[in-house]
Amino acid sequence: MAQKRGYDPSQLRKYDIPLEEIPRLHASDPRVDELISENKPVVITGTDLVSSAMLWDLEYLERNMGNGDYTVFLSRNKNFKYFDDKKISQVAGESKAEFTPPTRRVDMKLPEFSQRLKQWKRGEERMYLQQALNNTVGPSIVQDFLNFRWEWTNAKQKANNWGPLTSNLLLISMEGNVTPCHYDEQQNFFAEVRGYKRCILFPPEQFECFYPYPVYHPHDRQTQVDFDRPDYNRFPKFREARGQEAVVGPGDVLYIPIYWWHHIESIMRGGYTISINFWYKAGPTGQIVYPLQGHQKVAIMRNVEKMLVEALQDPQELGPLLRALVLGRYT
Ligand SMILES: CC1(C)c2ccccc2-c2ccc(C[C@@H](CC(=O)O)C(=O)C(=O)O)cc21
Ligand SMILES: [Zn+2]
Repeated sequence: MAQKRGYDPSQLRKYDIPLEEIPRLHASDPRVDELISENKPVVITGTDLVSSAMLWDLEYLERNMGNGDYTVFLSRNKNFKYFDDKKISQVAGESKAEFTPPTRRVDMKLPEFSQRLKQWKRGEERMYLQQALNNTVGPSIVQDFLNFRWEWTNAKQKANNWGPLTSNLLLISMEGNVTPCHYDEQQNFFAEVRGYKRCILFPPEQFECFYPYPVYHPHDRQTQVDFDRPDYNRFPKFREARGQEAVVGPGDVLYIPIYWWHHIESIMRGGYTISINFWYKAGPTGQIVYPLQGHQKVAIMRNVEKMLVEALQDPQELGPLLRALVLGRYT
């Protein structure tokens, strides 16, 4: 029944993708460590990782987040597609004009964000607050942050030989917002504080199903496929995508392994959501073992693209050269 889950399936968007369930295990279950060590996703319950933040809601944050400016992304539709504005200059000549960022970034005080969220009307720009948790966010928030269960996540970081924690993002999303499918080059403990987020993950081995933008493109690491209206003529292998799904709620931690594709949506009619992610750099490569794993081939392809763009200078020459290299020779 819906009460047990806290949401109703009608609050999840419909996609033409076969989905299986991501395992949901208690922190004390030894299979949790097995899955993390195998770079496989798992929803971990009962970690208390961010229990000190469970009292966070907009009112509490307004009172305690100080008067600082926070990064808010605005979008004319439900999608919040990451883009790297440092790469806009690299988009080849004429298409620079073509690249119109789908979202724009503004600085906003928290009371204003809270006000605009409460008064939001259909048709208005959607908002997504994304702010690195640091010492500018006010003393009691810093206290809550210091009271995260660091020994739990530090132990996982150590046991799996991950690199250093690079950042914790505080994420406050409006209901219905979608972060389109992309991968990150970091290990991620994704902690849900308030509301429900539906996450669809795909392993790096399915790289060929997602046709990511070129590495030099502002949308590097994002799929070109529109999940709502997939263009199967341009992206035929998208039909072969097979997803793993989890809906995370307050207190849940989803392990999103490095290089795994993930689509994340704040469920519709579920109110605003609050999440905190813990991004860790990859650990040292260590001994290379053959056959190579999917994520290692993704890293190799990224390096080849970067080297070729550097060598050719004009990204438009990259396609013809790669086709000359492969067609009729390696096909
Ligand atoms: C969409 C948004 C706000 C954004 C805009 C511009 C640049 C970066 C980002 C960015 C980065 C991370 C997230 C959190 C999460 C997705 C989610 O929870 O929605 C996720 O993908 C992860 O934790 O890896 C969300 C965003
Ligand atoms: Zn991500």
